[in-house]
Amino acid sequence: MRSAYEAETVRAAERELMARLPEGTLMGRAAAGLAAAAAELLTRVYGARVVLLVGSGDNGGDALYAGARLARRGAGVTAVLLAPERAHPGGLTALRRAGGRVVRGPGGGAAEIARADLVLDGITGIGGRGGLRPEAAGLARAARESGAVLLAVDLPSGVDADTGEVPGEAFRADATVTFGTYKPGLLVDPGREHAGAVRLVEIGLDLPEAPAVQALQYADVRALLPAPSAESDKYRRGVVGVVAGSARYPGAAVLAVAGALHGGAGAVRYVGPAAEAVLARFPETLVSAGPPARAGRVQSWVVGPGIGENAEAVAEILAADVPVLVDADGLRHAEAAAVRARTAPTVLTPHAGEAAALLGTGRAEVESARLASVRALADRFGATALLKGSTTLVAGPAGGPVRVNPTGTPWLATAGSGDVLSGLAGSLLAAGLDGLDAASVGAYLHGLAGRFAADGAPAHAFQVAEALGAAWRDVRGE
Ligand SMILES: NC(=O)C1=CN([C@@H]2O[C@H](COP(=O)(O)OP(=O)(O)OC[C@H]3O[C@@H](n4cnc5c(N)ncnc54)[C@H](OP(=O)(O)O)[C@@H]3O)[C@@H](O)[C@H]2O)[C@@H](O)CC1
Ligand SMILES: [K+]
Repeated sequence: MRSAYEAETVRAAERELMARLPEGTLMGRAAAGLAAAAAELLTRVYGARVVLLVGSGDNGGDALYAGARLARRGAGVTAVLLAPERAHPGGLTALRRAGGRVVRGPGGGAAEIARADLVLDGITGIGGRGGLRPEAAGLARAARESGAVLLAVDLPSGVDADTGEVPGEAFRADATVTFGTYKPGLLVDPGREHAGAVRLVEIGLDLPEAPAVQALQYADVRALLPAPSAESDKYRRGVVGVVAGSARYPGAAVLAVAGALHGGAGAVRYVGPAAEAVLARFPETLVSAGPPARAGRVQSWVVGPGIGENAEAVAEILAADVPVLVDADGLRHAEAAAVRARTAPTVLTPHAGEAAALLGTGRAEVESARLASVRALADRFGATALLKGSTTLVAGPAGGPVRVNPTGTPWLATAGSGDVLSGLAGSLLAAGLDGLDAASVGAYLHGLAGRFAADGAPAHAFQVAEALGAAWRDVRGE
């Protein structure tokens, strides 16, 4: 599991550790890791032109000490100081002793930045507040225009460490070296896309059990995947019921069933007006025409994709005492009170627009505050909320760490791909995973399948469903 902690937690762990170590040890560890990463990016350190953008806090101190290390290895290092009187004194002395140059920014340093091979962003780290101030923003722009490799120290300046929000201008890095732990802002968009490739440098922090944000890794997903045993029958593996599609949109039903068939349940029941289209593609589906309550036994329901105005079906499904996943059209008909009243798990899977409607806000507000939005949804509905997007987020009903999906790909932004995810995650619910696990494992497999299906070229939703088998095998290491 990859874990990310908020700035306050990091500071508390830092205080605790610093009390036991000689002064400067932590910054020394940070700077050593940073310099090593910088050297790798440069390939040849001797003779390389390195510029440090140095703010007034310890983030600038890290940059200065790392710059000193690079200068000792023969790099030409120039520090541009945003607040010359407040720049880290120890770091400045170290850099000067190593032969580095210091210029007063933000006016100075333009020529050095333009000719740089590598720029280190030490403007702000976890102490930054709001977007970059105008002087700092000017330097960040100059760095971007220079064509140098851009390396952020701890966090791209201007990105909110705790949320990934980017309230104004921010540094856009090719890579980020972060210290002690990941920060939520490095994993959640729009912060994540400012960070580039992230490398973690351990500095020995002792962190609490529950992080703010976590990302499943292969081994976590492998451990969570349902595996049939010798005595499994279809009910033990789980039966998932799918209420999707309409005369107008039969395709949504086919895609949701395709996802469900790949989710590990023992059987899929389909209820709705698209039975013919579903059977034509998947003869193994158990179809019925009556109301969901008479469809036979299921261990979970998926309701919503392509159902249009069928609010009745949603109300009926929400009244069932099995896990329920509500997606797409179904979300418009899901009353918060009805969802809250349920005792079995509920999973809601909106994209940003649908989440905005559920929260009574705008799409842009959801996109710019994804972490807060997914938490608010889970809280308001007392349910697991999965917010789709470039970094899909999953929040559980009881608070706790939010899961961010690491396998997403822009290729997944294609019509019908969400229908596949709803069937898949619903099937994982039927197989016995709880809401948070079903949604986050579903998102993980779905992202992998999207990558496999696309493989560098556009893929459509049905291909994503078909690639789910390969995603399972990949995760299981087969
Ligand atoms: N914790 C740890 O374990 C370790 C932490 N370490 C390092 O320390 C870093 C945290 O250092 P920190 O606390 O000194 O804060 P930091 O991020 O440098 O920024 C504060 C300064 O920025 C300024 N400023 C604020 N907003 C701004 C804006 N929008 N635009 C422009 N400027 C802005 C603000 O100025 P002021 O508001 O005071 O005028 C203030 O002076 C951490 O990220 C890591 O790199 C490592 O060395 C090892 C272990
Ligand atoms: K930074």
